[in-house]
Amino acid sequence: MKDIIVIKCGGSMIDSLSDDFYKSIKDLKDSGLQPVIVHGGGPAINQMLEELEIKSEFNNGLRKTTSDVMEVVEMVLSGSMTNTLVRNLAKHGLPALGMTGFDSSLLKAKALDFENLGFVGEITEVNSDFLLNIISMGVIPVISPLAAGIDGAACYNINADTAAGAIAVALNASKLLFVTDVPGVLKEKSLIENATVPDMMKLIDDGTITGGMVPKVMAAIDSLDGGMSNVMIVSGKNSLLNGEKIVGTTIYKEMEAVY
Ligand SMILES: Nc1ncnc2c1ncn2[C@@H]1O[C@H](COP(=O)(O)OP(=O)(O)O)[C@@H](O)[C@H]1O
Ligand SMILES: CC(=O)N[C@@H](CCC(=O)OP(=O)(O)O)C(=O)O
Repeated sequence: MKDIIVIKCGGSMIDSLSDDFYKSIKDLKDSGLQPVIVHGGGPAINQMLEELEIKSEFNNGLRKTTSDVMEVVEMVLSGSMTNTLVRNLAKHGLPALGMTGFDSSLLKAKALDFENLGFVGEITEVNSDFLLNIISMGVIPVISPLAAGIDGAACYNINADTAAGAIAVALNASKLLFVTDVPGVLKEKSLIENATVPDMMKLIDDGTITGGMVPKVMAAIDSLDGGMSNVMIVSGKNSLLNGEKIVGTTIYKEMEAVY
């Protein structure tokens, strides 16, 4: 099996991912990496909830998911978000297959904290064999962050950064990229190219890293704990590549790995 690259596309970018972004996925695939895509959809879920006048609140970056909210989350994540990516990948010569995390029990989960967060799941298992079979056909899996409940719940809502991290670790991926609407982690508007976990924790503590960047960095740290050697946060506005190098912020566990 070729080296796997897990690419998480944030909801902030799905509709505006550039042609150059898709071309760079083709270049990465042609260079021998096998892409797996996990996507979010936070902004589209917010918009649909607003239109339906369903209240939604976040708790430490996680959406409190009542059963009414879950219906909308499921509809948005497994619908237009996945379809947009699959269609655009096909347009760039990349065959892709959209699936929810509960298809074929790809992701299994239990409630993280039902009292405070409702149907937000904590992943308990990733069906790697299923994904590896799809990958072996040369097809790119495009996965929405929903999971099958192991505790009687039909479906759980998983933060997409967390889902991507768990999938990358389970597949023993060689790369994990979080694609978002900024060039990486910024400090005073400058890109931080390399950083360690303690550097990142300091930037969260001093308020440099806030909002949606916090769950992304925390998912990156969990993936490093799970065995990834480095994790990147990158922009989807341009090509992922500058020459053969992926551009963005690379987070390493240890200082020695940076130098
Ligand atoms: N230090 C930082 N560097 C870069 N972006 C940051 C930082 N702190 C907070 N952010 C915010 O994080 C956002 C990305 O997170 P989010 O909107 O959740 O994206 P996505 O939908 O791609 O997961 C950026 O658009 C930016 O507003
Ligand atoms: C539990 C939880 O918060 N789930 C997220 C799933 C989508 C997501 O994570 O989308 P982004 O990557 O665009 O933020 C949500 O309901 O918004």
